[in-house]
This record gives sequence, C-alpha cells and structure tokens, in this order.
Amino acid sequence: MTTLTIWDWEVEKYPLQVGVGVIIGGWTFVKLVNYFLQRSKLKSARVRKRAECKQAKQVLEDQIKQRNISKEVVEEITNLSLSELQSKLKDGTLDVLDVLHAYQAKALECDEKTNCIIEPFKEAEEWAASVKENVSKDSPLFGVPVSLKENYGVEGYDSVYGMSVLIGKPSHEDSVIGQVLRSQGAIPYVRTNVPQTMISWDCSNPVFGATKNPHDTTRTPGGSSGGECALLAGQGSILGFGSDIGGSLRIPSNMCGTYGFKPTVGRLSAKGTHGCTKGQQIVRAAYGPLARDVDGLVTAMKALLVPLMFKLDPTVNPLPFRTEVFEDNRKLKIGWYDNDGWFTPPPCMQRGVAIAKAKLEAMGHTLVPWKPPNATLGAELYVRAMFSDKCETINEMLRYDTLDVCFMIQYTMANIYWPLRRFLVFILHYLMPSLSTGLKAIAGCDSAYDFWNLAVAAEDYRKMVIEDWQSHDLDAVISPGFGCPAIPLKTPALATSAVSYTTIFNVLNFPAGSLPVTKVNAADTANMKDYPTIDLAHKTVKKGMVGAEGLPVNVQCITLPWHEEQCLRVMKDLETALKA
Ligand SMILES: CCCCCC/C=C\CCCCCCCC(=O)NCCO
Repeated sequence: MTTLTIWDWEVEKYPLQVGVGVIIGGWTFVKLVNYFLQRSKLKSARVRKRAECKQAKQVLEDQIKQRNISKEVVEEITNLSLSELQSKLKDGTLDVLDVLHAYQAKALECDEKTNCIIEPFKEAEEWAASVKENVSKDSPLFGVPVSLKENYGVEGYDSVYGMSVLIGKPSHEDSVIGQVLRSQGAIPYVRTNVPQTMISWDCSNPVFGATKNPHDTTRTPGGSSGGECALLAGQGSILGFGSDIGGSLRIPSNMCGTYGFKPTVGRLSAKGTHGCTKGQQIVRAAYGPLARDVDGLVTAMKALLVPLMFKLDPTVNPLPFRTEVFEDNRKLKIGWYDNDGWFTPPPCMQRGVAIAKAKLEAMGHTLVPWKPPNATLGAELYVRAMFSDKCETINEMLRYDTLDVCFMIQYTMANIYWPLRRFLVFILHYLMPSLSTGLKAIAGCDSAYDFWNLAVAAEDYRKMVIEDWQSHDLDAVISPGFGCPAIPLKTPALATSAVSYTTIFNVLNFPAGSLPVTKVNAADTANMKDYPTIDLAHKTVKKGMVGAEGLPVNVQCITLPWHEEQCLRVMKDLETALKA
C-alpha cells in the first residue's frame, strides 16, 4: 500500500490536521471563487448599465440632430427665467415640445462638459404630449421640463446611486413628488448623477464616473445632488429635485452657485425615493427643489404642497404653502455666524456672510450674532446617527463592489478594527481633536440601548438649540453656505469635517436654503495665508483654495421647523437686495 504524502507529511499519521486543513482550504477556495465571481458579475452589470445609458443618450442626440433646432433657439429658451418660461408657455408663445427639445439639447451639451446626466427619460415626448392634452395651461408647472436626482423612483428605471448591486432592480412606481409634478404639468426629461452611497459631498461613482463642476471642471460640483446642480448651473435645467440628509441640496448649490431648499422632514413626501439610510430614523432625509432663483424654489414648493400630495402620502404634514407668510414684509430679527467653532471656513465664506448681513440690514432687518450652541456635539450626533448600524447596511451592499474614492475615507473610518480605533481616538485627541471625535462617533452604536440613548441625546440637543434660538427671539439665521467653495475632484473625502455647516440643520431638522451671494476673489485667496492647517480637512481646503478665484460662494438661510415660507422670504429679500 502506498503512503499518501502532502509535502513530506504522511497523511495517515495526521488525519485530524489534514481533515481540518482540507475543510479550511476548501472553504477558503469556495469563498474566493465566489468573491471573484460576484465581483465579475457586478463588473459586467456596470459595463452593461453604462452602455445602456450611453445608448439612450445617443438615441436622444440623433433625434436632436433630426429636429434641426438651432443653437440660438436653444439658448433663447434655456436663458429664460422660470417665470418668463411659465408665462410664454401659458400664453402659447412657446410650445411645450419646443421647450422640451431645447432643454434636452442643452442638457446633453452640459453632460458633455460635466458628466452630470445618467440618462434621459425615453418617455419624455409622450409625457409632454399628455401634458398638452390633459393638463390645464393654468397649472403651475404647465410644460416645464424638470430634472430628477437618480434616487427619485421612476417606474421602470433603476435607482443605483453608485452601488452596482442595485443595477437591474427598477422601481415599480413613481415617487410621490414625481407624480405630483407631472399632475401639475411638469415634464421629467433627465435623471442626474450622485456619489456612491450618497453619503458624500463629492459626486462620483464606479458606475457612471465623476461629475465635474461647470465653473472649473477640475473641481467637484459638490454632492450628493451634484449632477442636478452642475446641470442647473450650465442652464441645462430650469428646475430640479434632490434630497438632503447632510446637505445634499445645499452643498452642491454652494459649489455651483445655484439655489437649493431643504424643507423640514415631512413637509414634502419621501415616498417612492431611495437611499441606503432609510432604516436610520434619528436624522432623516428631506426632499426638495433646486433652481436658478428663489422664485423657482417657491414655485416648486407651491406646486407640491397640494391636496394630491397629501392624499398620495398621508404621512406628510398637510400644510399648504402659506403665501401670506412668504409675502409678509415685517422686519425680522436675524442671527448670523461665520464660524461654527468646529470647522474654520476660508475667508471667502465669511465674506459671503458679511455681504448677506449688510444687505439684510440695509433692508431694515436687525442682525445679531448667534450660532447653534455646541457645534461639536451637533457634528458628533450626526456622524453617530448616520453610522449607527456600524456601516453594516452599506457594507452589505458594497461587499463585492468597487469602492469609489468619494466614500473611501468614510468607509475606512467606519470599518477600523476596534482596538486600533481606541488607540487612534486616544492619540488623535491630542493631535487632531476633530478627527478623534469623528473617528469615535463613526463607530456607531453597540446595542439598541445605545441607539435609544443616541436618540435621546439628539432630542435633547434639538431642545437646547431651540431654547437658545427662542431666548434670542430670532426669526431666522444666516450662515456660510458650506465650509468651503468647490475644491478639486477626489479631495472632498479628505475634508469631510466641512459638512458641519449643513449637517447641523439635518440633526436639528430645521428648514434651510442656499443661495449665491458672491464669488471668490483674489483678496480671499491672498488672505488664505493665515488659514489654520490644524488637521487634514483644513489642509485639504487650504490647498483646494489655490486657483479658486471666480468660484461661487453661497450663504444659508435657516428658520425653525415648519417655517419654510419664512425661510424662503428671507432668501427672497436677500436675492432682491443683491440684485438691486
Ligand atoms: C472628522 C469627521 C469625520 C466625519 C466622518 C464622515 C461622516 C459623514 C460624512 C457625511 C457627508 C454627508 C454629505 C451629504 C449627504 C446627503 O445629504 N445625502 C443625501 C441622501 O439623500
């Protein structure tokens, strides 16, 4: 009888070791094969999806060529403001189909420059014809083309948000916002790009690539509604819709110089939208409009706050748009701050607030210094809530996927092995305190008990800030639009702490809007020499400010929950004063 040997082992002598070895080896082999098979399946899905979307754009491009619509007409139509467009559609000076065709052409032109569109809606022509036939010309959005962020469910279309595992899983119904928009005469015509997971303020993913800023294509358009804002800034959309759980309506508005509005959660419906944090109920996503002026935001809010939305989604607050509050001209007491004490914004952002303050004062409002107390706690609560599941939901979805650079830092920080995390938290506490706080918070919750305590802490924080706000008798607050203007592509993940300017109003669930007030100038960049470089985020912003002249700078206007109309009124006052 021959002896079976593995290397120089006689197998019969060590049956247990060999058995265990075979099992472990076999299991590892099966796991490895499965891993590579799954990865290659996802890679093929990405290639297929990209090709499908490219093909859909090509089909539209060919149709546009056949239509022979002149460049001048496209420019003439897409340069109209929303109110001008509405009146020309209403009085019949412009035809619904011509407007749609002009926006389709302009959108493809923007896409060429910034990669902001995922795909056009093939049904847009059909929807336009149905609007002409069935919707009254008096409807607020009669014939207005609208763009939708990719996470708005549309029957028959996938919402992928950069996660390959979601390819080929189309929505079975339209989002409620989409349904109400169409009932009001709007025509969805394109869907726009987002960052992988949408928990990032950059805008790239392994499925559709990176969207670029139209003001400087080497820079980020912001995220996560980055595709929307790049399209709006390039005049390829007149009205868009996005979502915001940490600033995604306001951050890209700040980077692209557009207008965004985040209502209180529950003022507009979330039904039929998608995202990977749906199970996390401490900080919830708000859905809202993006536009090229304040009137655009107001028109959208008015068009959506109607009985049909309250019927399709009875979970929203059935509060129609209060025009009397928006049009009220009582002088207001407005708080202002230009540094939240957690992240120092560069001088251009502080100058933006100073301009807004001076303009509002000149209109007769009273401006007083005020900032949300304990912004560090606000930032900590935000990160803990967002990663309270220890990143498991996202880990599961990304298991076999390619990780995009925009989410790499968050992913790595969330998945650090706990002894190393404890060690780093301890060391960084003395070297880079904000990074230490972030690293501790991103570990999430250890138990349901821990999660309940987090919910209580968030509630207490809201109570404390509201009491402080009320003790100052404030009607509204203005702040920097974000922690910095647009910085180079792929660098936002290194400067995540800059999100404290927007995330705090998600933790607080206050309505907040963003509007452009100025542009970075040479003095702003020269003043960067004294900018602190205390940690990676500040260093990244300092480096990113080189060559930033000409980029948009926004401010935020904020009010207490359910005071959307008052927030929009302050935005409108500021816009009027800036344009005067
Ligand atoms: C030192 C600080 C560590 C921070 C760790 C990073 C944690 C979170 C980054 C969040 C970025 C949020 C961007 C906006 C997300 C958003 O609003 N998405 C919309 C989804 O519908």
